Amino acid sequence: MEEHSGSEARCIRNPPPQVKEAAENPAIGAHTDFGSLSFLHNRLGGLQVMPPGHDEWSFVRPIPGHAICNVGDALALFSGGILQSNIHRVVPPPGAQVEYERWSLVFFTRPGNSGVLHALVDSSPLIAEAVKKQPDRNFETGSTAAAWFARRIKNQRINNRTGPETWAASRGTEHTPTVV
Ligand SMILES: O=C(O)CCC(=O)C(=O)O
Ligand SMILES: [Fe+2]
Repeated sequence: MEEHSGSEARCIRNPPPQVKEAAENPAIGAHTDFGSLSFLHNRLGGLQVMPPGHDEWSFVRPIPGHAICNVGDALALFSGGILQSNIHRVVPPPGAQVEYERWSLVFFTRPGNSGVLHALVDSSPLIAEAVKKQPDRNFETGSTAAAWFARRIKNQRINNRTGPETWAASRGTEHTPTVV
């Protein structure tokens, strides 16, 4: 714990949709998280994931007393793509839950600001092997965590998101072979 990082805790409140048609609209558009691991604490449903290789959304059911853990893009990079960051979004809660306000408490862990994001090939033969097998992907971002997060946050702005499938506009790790 020697330096600052972009780690943050966030408390998110989504009021129930005002009109019925809004029930399909995402409250948080499709994206991958930027950091290492995210820990989500939800009481109501509404979180959906699209796992790699799938083209449909699935609800993630909150389990009382448990957190939902997302792998973020920095961890995907560190691991040479062995761990994948998942695309997810938040829609109004399903069924009768739609009547209620949805609260979510999230803790995002992120690497220290000055660290340069790259695959940890010198720390793990498994990661070195994985990187070798993906010559078309760039795991050497040349970017510090601080610069990387600044760019990702800028790209996440609502103006860049014209629909639920425009998650690519936020430049997550999976929409293109290069991650930089
Ligand atoms: O509210 C949730 O369940 C997820 C929120 C989320 O994905 C985020 O803030 O990055
Ligand atoms: Fe997220």
